[in-house]
Amino acid sequence: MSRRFFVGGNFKMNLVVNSVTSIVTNLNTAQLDPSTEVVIAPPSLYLLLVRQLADSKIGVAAQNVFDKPNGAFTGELSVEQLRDAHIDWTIIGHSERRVVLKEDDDFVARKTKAAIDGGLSVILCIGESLDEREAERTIEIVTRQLNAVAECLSKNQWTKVVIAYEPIWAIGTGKVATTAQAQEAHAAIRKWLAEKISSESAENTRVIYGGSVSDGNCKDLAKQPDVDGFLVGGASLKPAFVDIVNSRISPPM
Ligand SMILES: O=C(CO)COP(=O)(O)O
Repeated sequence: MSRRFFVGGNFKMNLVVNSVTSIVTNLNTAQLDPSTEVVIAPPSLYLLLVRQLADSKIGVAAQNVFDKPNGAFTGELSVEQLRDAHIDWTIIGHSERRVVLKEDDDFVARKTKAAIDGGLSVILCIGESLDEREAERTIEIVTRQLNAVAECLSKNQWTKVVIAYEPIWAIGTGKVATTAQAQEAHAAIRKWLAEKISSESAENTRVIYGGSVSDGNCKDLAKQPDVDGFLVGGASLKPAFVDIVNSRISPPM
């Protein structure tokens, strides 16, 4: 399989200078599976610090970016500003922004386009609520979220996107999707890529899982053929993150 395994750590609105420094310092010295791409997303206040502290093999992502190039947009960061700070990635469309900050599909799509046009790679988050899953609307919802982005991007830009399937009911709840639930959703997303974008993007675009990933459940999830990695919240703040990065290698005897 040609897709490189990807593990992202979304620190969300956690940590202060001391704790972010010790997490990054620990990651720098940890033995990380070199075949896994590791990207960490600290709060925006610490992006410069983390980029300076982190080993060059660790990527750094913003948790969000705005769709306009500059101007009177209090509190926002532009793609150019991230690039200027040597930040190569951004998360877009996290459910906490969709739900709490009322970001809709079109806004998420515009931001994804601005980010990729400006040279960033994007971790695009999609996923259904518990009500939607119970109504068996999972595929409909993620397809709607993806279609909005597909209207903005050209087909060859999908290789710059990592799709993070994060069922809202699994985020921060300790209620992880079963391996079968994750594989089913990921396979549907890959089918969507093949049908709507191209066979090349179905082959190369990574689809990662997020939602209560831990050192205890990551190995089984990582064995699923369409799970290309993880987006980790709570466990990315703990030593367990290293085990999740290394989920495809056996522990030393
Ligand atoms: O939202 C997430 C990653 O973006 C997942 O969070 P948890 O791993 O804390 O459930």
